[in-house]
Amino acid sequence: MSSSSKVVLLPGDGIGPEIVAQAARILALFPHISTTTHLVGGAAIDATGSPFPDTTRDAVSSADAILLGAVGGPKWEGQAVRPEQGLLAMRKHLDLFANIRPVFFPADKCRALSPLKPETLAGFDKSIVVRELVSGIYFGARTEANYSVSEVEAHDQMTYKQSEIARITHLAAHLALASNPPEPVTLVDKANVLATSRLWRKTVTDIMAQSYPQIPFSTCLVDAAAMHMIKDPKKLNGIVLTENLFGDILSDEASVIPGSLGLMPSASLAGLEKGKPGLYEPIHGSAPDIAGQGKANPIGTILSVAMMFRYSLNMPWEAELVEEAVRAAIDAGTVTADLGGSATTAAVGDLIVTLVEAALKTRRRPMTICEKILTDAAIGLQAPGNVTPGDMICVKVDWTLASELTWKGMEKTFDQMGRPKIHDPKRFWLAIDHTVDPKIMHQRSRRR
Ligand SMILES: NC(=O)C1=CN([C@@H]2O[C@H](COP(=O)(O)OP(=O)(O)OC[C@H]3O[C@@H](n4cnc5c(N)ncnc54)[C@H](O)[C@@H]3O)[C@@H](O)[C@H]2O)C=CC1
Ligand SMILES: CC(C)CC(=O)C(=O)O
Repeated sequence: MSSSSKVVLLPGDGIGPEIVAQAARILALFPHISTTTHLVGGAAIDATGSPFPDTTRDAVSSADAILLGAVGGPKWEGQAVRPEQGLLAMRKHLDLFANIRPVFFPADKCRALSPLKPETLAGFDKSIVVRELVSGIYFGARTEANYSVSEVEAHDQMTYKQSEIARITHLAAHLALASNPPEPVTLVDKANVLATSRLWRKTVTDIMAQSYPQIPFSTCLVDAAAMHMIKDPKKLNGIVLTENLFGDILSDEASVIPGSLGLMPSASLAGLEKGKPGLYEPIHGSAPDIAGQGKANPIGTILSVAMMFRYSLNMPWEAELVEEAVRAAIDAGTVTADLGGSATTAAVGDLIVTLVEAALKTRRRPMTICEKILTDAAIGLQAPGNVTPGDMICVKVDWTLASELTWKGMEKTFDQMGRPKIHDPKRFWLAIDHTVDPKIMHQRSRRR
């Protein structure tokens, strides 16, 4: 868990503000997380004329994570500037090439809420749709229809570069390797028709064979995948790797499995390494048909916060608490109308927030191995048996280890402390040249 985290909230349009309000209450339980709210989509067009104004661009660029509701609605249809362009522009600006959309049962009760028969669901565990998000037909050249000619036509171009396919393949493989044994990876394409799909097929197949032979890998045409998703979803257990448009459609279809589009979270990342802002949003749209009525299911947005905790904020334990609270709320029958309940958006939020708050008060975050070692060596801890990030503690020193990299910092500290003696010179170990770049290791100067 980092010492402080900046989260940008983008409620957007339709039900967006209602569902983000509930998810923001979860974030507010953590004092080290600060939030600011900005405009995107139709709300931003109304206020500024742009669906992705500069102030929002600046805020998301310097955030640790972003939570979005949804954009779009009938109010802006037919206009030259559309709310959806704001979301596309933000994804491109932050290079959020990997959209991770897990399909699972947030509570066992969802198996009974699913319109699919129990025998169809048998064996289905979890699919993770890994959708390429910043290329393909959503970002290709486009010609709008010109209705003044006799044969009206429009055109959307789908282009993929091999490097774009390669980077998301590696990310999908890393997600597969997070499980032991690794999750199977299924590439979904339309290689029997589309040139871009044939490039996907060759690139992904080569990478999987050369770099990840330990991961079970198969391919499936998108039309067949759409059928398996409903008829025999266990065929898509594991990672479903696919391009932008297919991923958008298949993941909405997959929401039928747990029983509602309103349950489905997502993370959009610019890679799995930390340091670049991630965007978290439910997979559904702005649901204008139920906006403003307190009927929207906030769970997809709240589970997106759990994904944020895992992927961007280094808070895996807190993510589990949120997921447990969601499970308990569904098991208690506190659900919105899309899941057959009568609870309002706020009532679902109330229960989940109360459960997370109670868990934070009564349960202790498990310590990392480093924290356990420090706790063991600590003298006079304020909370005996526990250290948390940010604590200043005194420790019994057993061995002092230093290297040319840490020495500079230590020297500064020693200066501030008035150059104390090393407490036991016999138990002091200084490694010099401990990091040598393999590229220069052969050099004579390095071998002194
Ligand atoms: N990421 C985004 O911001 C997205 C925006 N959109 C935009 O949203 C607008 C509406 O699109 P639609 O096709 O109607 O798709 P939609 O996903 O907004 O709604 C489809 C159906 O699911 C229901 N639904 C969606 N979310 C729900 C929730 N949390 N709780 C309960 N029911 C929920 C809606 O009431 C509707 O019946 C369009 O302008 C579209 O472009 C669509 C998809 C994604
Ligand atoms: C509204 C679009 C910009 C995107 C979309 O449909 C989605 O990502 O779910």
